[in-house]
Amino acid sequence: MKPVTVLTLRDMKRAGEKIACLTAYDYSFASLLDRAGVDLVMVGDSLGMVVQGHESTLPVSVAEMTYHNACVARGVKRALLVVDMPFMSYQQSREQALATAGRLMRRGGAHVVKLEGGEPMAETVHFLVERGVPVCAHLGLTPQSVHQLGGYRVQGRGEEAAERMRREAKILEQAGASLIVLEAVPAELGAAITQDLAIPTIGIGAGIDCDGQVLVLYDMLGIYPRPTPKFARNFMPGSASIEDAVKAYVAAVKSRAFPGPEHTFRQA
Ligand SMILES: Nc1nc(=O)c2c([nH]1)NC[C@@H]1CN(c3ccc(C(=O)N[C@@H](CCC(=O)O)C(=O)O)cc3)CN21
Ligand SMILES: CC(C)C(=O)C(=O)O
Ligand SMILES: [Mg+2]
Repeated sequence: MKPVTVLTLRDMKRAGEKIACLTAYDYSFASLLDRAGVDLVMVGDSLGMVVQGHESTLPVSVAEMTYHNACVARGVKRALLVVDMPFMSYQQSREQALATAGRLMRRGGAHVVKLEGGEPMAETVHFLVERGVPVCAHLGLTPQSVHQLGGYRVQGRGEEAAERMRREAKILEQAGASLIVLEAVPAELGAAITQDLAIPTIGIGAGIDCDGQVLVLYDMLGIYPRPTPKFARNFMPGSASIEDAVKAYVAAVKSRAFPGPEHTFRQA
């Protein structure tokens, strides 16, 4: 049972093996995901919505992310552990980002920190990477900007927006990002960015051609009480247990059975 690293994921991309990711927020689920073969466990700031019941991810604090990350870290033996830096814990300056990343890695046990944003974040990505902090970037629908985006909407539709996102993805890779999450973008754009980059892309509503897929755990278990995005699939029907559902998700990602056309946005 070799632990997954950022280099493993790069090799998986090169070999065409799909990367299966899910979010987790506590020890028991993290342990179950790790056993079920999930490659990458993400402690998402989505916890503000699915664990805390807020209307957005904005209220989540660094202390809360550190606490949940530490709980998850005790359950993860094999998977790569990625943590979200929450709203306004990294945007102020590269020094602020480094301090937040240090806390999440030292006290939370994260392997990689994730931040939202394109070209304006490239300098911060470079600053962290040069100081030994692996970074996952996040483009497309960036939920911390929900009030600027005017809601949870598909991003990168139209040639101009698509070209801009391709350019930003390349800039983030050049800045040293190890991974990039693409959220709610047309499948054509997810495919183009995946081809453009040597680092793996992890899609959530970004089409079948991304190097990996991620879902919010409670969406794929069908227990989030609010409406879920179109790209989410509930894996509980037909599964005998939660562990079975997670195994079915991993198998569906690896075999390219998920996402299907019904979970996919198109350019036109
Ligand atoms: N439970 C949960 N699951 C998530 O995936 C998730 C959260 N919460 N909270 C933070 C964001 C918000 N998410 C969302 C929500 C909706 C769409 C979405 O695509 N909504 C419409 C399309 C709207 C439009 O483009 O006009 C849809 O068809 O589903 C996408 C991402 C993803 N993230
Ligand atoms: C789903 C992933 C990409 C995320 O950012 C979150 O859960 O907060
Ligand atoms: Mg997030």
